[in-house]
Amino acid sequence: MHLPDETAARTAELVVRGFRDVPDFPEPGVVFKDITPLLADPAAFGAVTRVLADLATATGADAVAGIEARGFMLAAPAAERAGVGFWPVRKAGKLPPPVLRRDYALEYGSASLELAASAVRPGARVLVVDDVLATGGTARAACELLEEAGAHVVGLVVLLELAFLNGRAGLGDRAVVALHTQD
Ligand SMILES: O=P(O)(O)OC[C@H]1O[C@H](OP(=O)(O)OP(=O)(O)O)[C@H](O)[C@@H]1O
Ligand SMILES: Nc1ncnc2[nH]cnc12
Repeated sequence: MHLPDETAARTAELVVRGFRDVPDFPEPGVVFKDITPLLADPAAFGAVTRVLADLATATGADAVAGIEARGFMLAAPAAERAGVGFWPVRKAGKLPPPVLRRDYALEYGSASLELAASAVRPGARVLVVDDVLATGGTARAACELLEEAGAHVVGLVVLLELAFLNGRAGLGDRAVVALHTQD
């Protein structure tokens, strides 16, 4: 899974311009990467979701999964543009039973994700989308849930990877594309 060079350069620039750094949020020492400027810019938002949709098509994905909450904002329009289904991976306590659940740690705390196994067609190919890959705890939990439900994760796409937190290390040999990487 990769992007053509020209597309990669163009979308990386949109990500650089579209994220805002917020020091010491949500806790001291964390530089929070705020995606709201990109979402508020229709040209940038449209271009990025087009790239995500093209990756879904190129990987032969039957569905795009988004991780609540910021992942939903990217994955749902990408799925619609690609003409495939959207599968929500939700924070715990939101979905009615039966659900599959994973507890995980992220850069600033710990949480739990849940998936309605009935939404997943066993054997289906799914592309996972989120805004930020930091420690990778969130993305790994989402991939593991989808795989437990019987899906084949064709890859993970994030807009921004914080490479110094080494999130890829916990993702095994799953394909990962970051539209922009910060070292
Ligand atoms: O790589 P990690 O260290 O696991 O962190 C990445 C995750 O953290 C953020 O979500 P957050 O839990 O803050 O939730 P939100 O999308 O509801 O804001 C972000 O949207 C990713 O899902
Ligand atoms: N620094 C960060 N900014 C935004 N989202 C995050 N998720 C984990 N770390 C993050």
